[in-house]
Amino acid sequence: MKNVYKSENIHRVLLKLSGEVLSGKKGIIYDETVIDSLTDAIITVHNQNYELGIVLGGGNIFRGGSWKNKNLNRVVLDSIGMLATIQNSLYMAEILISKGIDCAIFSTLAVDKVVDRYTPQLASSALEQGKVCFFSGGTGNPYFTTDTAAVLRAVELQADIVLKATNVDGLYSADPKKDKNAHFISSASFEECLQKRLGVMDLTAFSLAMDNTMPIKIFNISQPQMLIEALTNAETGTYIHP
Ligand SMILES: Nc1ncnc2c1ncn2[C@@H]1O[C@H](COP(=O)(O)OP(=O)(O)OP(=O)(O)O)[C@@H](O)[C@H]1O
Ligand SMILES: O=c1ccn([C@@H]2O[C@H](COP(=O)(O)O)[C@@H](O)[C@H]2O)c(=O)[nH]1
Repeated sequence: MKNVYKSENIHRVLLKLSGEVLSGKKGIIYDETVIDSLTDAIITVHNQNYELGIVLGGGNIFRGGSWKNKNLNRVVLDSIGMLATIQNSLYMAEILISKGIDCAIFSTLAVDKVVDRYTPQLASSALEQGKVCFFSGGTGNPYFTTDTAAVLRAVELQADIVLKATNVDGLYSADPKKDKNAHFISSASFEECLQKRLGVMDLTAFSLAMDNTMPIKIFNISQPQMLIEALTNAETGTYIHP
């Protein structure tokens, strides 16, 4: 059944981590304690032989679309946001490398002295070699988000699932931070999410996933050990299916 999460079918995983997760509760760019636990959680997944690609957001450094000064050029602001995702990927990969994990960092934007340019062929081969791969620079285009970049990379690299790590337990009937009557939804179809405009992910990301039958699992990363839990336990988080 396509609407039931089956962990045994999962091998190649695309993890989307919001940039803000890296800040922890301190509101600084990088909370070392949080990043230490997050990288340990990533290593646990890696050690269980999953192929792991990671798209990091940039919200701990800069978000173009919500920048307060609307007189500035959105395209430039979005470039700053995309560059922020490269910085986050470099930092997270460096911590993983210091813990003995082989990583590859790719970027959709040319920053050639710093990271390799993304191509699906290079990325797929690095995943097959067991490297933890970071896909930075978002989609490489303004007016998009890293949620959409995560789904795009997952589709292109034929991942089995997008795991979206966030700060709520999964999908709710309304934003749980704004509506105290919002109830948790354990599984939903893409159509339902789009029709009801459920805002845990942007609609572009949802529709790209729907058009390409790419399932998504949304889960809470406030406790980093939930990462392996979300992968292996059907009951954890929300499964969004075709
Ligand atoms: N129906 C909904 N179910 C669950 N969360 C929702 C819903 N609608 C809105 N949200 C909000 O979506 C947020 C999760 O999205 P996400 O983790 O992408 O945050 P973000 O601030 O957009 O980060 P980033 O853009 O860096 O990925 C939650 O904090 C929650 O408040
Ligand atoms: O494809 C993309 C992805 C991101 N951006 C810009 O980067 C920031 C940070 O990404 P988040 O997904 O919000 O964490 C985003 O606000 C955009 O300004 C982009 O332009 N294109």
